[in-house]
Amino acid sequence: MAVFTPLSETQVIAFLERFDAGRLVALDEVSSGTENSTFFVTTDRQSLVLTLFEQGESEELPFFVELLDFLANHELPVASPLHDREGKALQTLANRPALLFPRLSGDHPMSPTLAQCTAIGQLLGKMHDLSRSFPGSRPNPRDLRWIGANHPKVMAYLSEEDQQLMLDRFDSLESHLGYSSELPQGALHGDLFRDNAMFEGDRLTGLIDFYNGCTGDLLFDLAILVNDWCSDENGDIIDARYRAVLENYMAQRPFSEDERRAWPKMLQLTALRYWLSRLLVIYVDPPAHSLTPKDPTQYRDILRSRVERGAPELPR
Ligand SMILES: Nc1ncnc2c1ncn2[C@@H]1O[C@H](COP(=O)(O)OP(=O)(O)O)[C@@H](O)[C@H]1O
Ligand SMILES: N[C@@H](CCOP(=O)(O)O)C(=O)O
Repeated sequence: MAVFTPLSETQVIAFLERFDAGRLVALDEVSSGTENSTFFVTTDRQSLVLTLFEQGESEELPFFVELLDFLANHELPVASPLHDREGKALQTLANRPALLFPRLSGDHPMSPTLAQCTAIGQLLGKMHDLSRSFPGSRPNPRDLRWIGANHPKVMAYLSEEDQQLMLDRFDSLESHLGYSSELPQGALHGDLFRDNAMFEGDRLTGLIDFYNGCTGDLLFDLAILVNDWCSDENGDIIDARYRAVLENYMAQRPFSEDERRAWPKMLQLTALRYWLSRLLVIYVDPPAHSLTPKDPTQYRDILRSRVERGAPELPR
């Protein structure tokens, strides 16, 4: 179940009149979404995606639109929202905030090839190089402070061994990374998992789902990507993918010495962030809609692997 607010064709025909986007040919509900209501909208001119926001994050939406407009204006392949005849992107439909996007072609790279890892590394490096001059600001909502405030809520649901792992890691990250960062800053995607990228074969058609977008340590974004794209089923690094992502990222945005030192801890921090967010979804704050929750133990294992087996140094 992924459409929480159904729409009729009549509603969508009237909605499309606000844009210069053509006339409705087909309206289909998208079943794979997890948080918002998503529809594929085909007009006589183009393929579009209509998203209705269900989670009450509407005050954040102007930031996401500003970031997507910025990246699209710099010709990065992102699905950035269409603007209506008055120049407005953010709409209201069925009493929900709504955005209309171009539909990117292709599929999510669930088992990425080295060419796909090369392409995503290159694109994130290019995006970060540009996003250092992005003027907007939205502090990272899933940083170490957030982990500190939220990890006590899940302790009761963990085995003794997992409690120890979580507490030890939080303490270690707090003392090594701390709360004020000297690392290069900019705008982040904030959730660049494989299911937020689209490929046709080895060609990257674009990025979607910027709703974790924020500003902060660029390295945080890269570590999220590496943990998802470059880990095997035990949580260990897949070396060839790791090198393909990082070497191509670095060709666009070289690393600072501070980033090189922080890297092993940043991989741990982002693994802990997803272990915790997945636990919170299951035990503390389940969504109103029934969903198949993502497995927290996958990120516990990634964290354990980064602690016990580390990761190769960033390439030079
Ligand atoms: N611009 C787009 N182009 C192509 N497919 C898209 C686009 N936006 C969303 N989708 C598809 O719809 C699915 C659900 O969208 P998403 O915004 O990720 O919803 P949710 O936040 O509810 O998970 C995505 O996994 C993707 O397959
Ligand atoms: N990609 C995430 C889902 C989105 O994370 P959230 O913190 O915004 O809920 C995952 O795989 O857990």
